[in-house]
Amino acid sequence: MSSVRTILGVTVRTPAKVNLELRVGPLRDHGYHDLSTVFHAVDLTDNVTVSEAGDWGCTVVGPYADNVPTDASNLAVQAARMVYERYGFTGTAHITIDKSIPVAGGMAGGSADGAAALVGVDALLDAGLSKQELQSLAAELGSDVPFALFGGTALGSGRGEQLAPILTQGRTEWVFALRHEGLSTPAVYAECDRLRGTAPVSTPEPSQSLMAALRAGDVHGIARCLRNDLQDAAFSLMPDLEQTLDLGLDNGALGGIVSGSGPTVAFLCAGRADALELMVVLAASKSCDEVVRATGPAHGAHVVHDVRMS
Ligand SMILES: C[C@@](CO)(OP(=O)(O)O)[C@H](O)COP(=O)(O)OP(=O)(O)OC[C@H]1O[C@@H](n2ccc(N)nc2=O)[C@H](O)[C@@H]1O
Ligand SMILES: Nc1ncnc2c1ncn2[C@@H]1O[C@H](COP(=O)(O)OP(=O)(O)O)[C@@H](O)[C@H]1O
Repeated sequence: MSSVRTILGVTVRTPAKVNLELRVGPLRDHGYHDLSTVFHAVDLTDNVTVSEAGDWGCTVVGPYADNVPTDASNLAVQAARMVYERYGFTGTAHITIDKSIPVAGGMAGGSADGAAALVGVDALLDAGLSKQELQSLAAELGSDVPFALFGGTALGSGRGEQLAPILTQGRTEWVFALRHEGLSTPAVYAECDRLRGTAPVSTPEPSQSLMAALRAGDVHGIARCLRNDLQDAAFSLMPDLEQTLDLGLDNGALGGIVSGSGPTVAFLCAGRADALELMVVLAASKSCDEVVRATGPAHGAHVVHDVRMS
């Protein structure tokens, strides 16, 4: 009888995010700023496959593969190793990332892959980790990682890792104006501090108008409430972004905002037709390197294939 070695692999789909609101409070002694943020997951996704392997390894494929590290600094590798080590599993795994989330764009693609690897390893090893255990490992990996597990729309506080779900109705239509050159998250926070100087910074609180608009599915209301306290810092480091934002607002977007620490500029549109028209204008303008469309809210990291490869 021929014996065929079966390799187990689990594929997890994981979403990008846009911060509908990002209020940045004071810098604390631990090096992070207090935040009040409304995370919104969109269906621009990476697929992360975790497979049994003889050694640790990572392969990245897809449109944005070039800018992603494949060594131990990759957040998905860190996440996978963390589960093996913390829970005493022997063995090693190979991570394959099919990357469709822009890199260093303020859309938390690395965090999304970290969350996906946690879910993938949990399934592969049949580890049975609770939601709380996964959330706690995620928070150790990075401030944005817990939200990628959560998905949907959620209020983030602390450094962004403490989450509460927000009730929403309806769907959102987005156009994202991308840049090939990324912005470093720590550099943007540091620029925000520099611009603020010594002025006192108040404790950040969520906007009740945004909560009401989300509850009602009022896309015009959501558009009016978009706010990002890191936007001026992103403009300061990459001044062209302001023109990209103005161009979108002049061409049919209901609202626009720099996504997280940038440099992606996110435009909220009334519907699909408006989104497609805006994509054409932005692509023709050369005020960005690439334009993509997505809708929200999207699911958090979840298993899409339980693959058996022989
Ligand atoms: C700005 C945001 C908005 O959602 O997203 P991105 O634009 O990066 O996607 C996040 O706050 C990014 O979260 P994340 O990318 O997970 O950051 P971490 O790895 O935890 O921290 C990287 C660095 O960012 C700064 N940082 C991060 C979070 C926070 N609340 N205050 C901070 O000052 C710190 O300098 C920290 O060393
Ligand atoms: N799996 C990953 N995917 C993308 N970037 C990663 C990954 N793991 C580590 N990184 C590093 O994280 C940095 C930030 O990437 P990313 O999470 O895409 O952006 P942002 O922090 O702007 O949301 C990248 O420049 C890269 O060096």
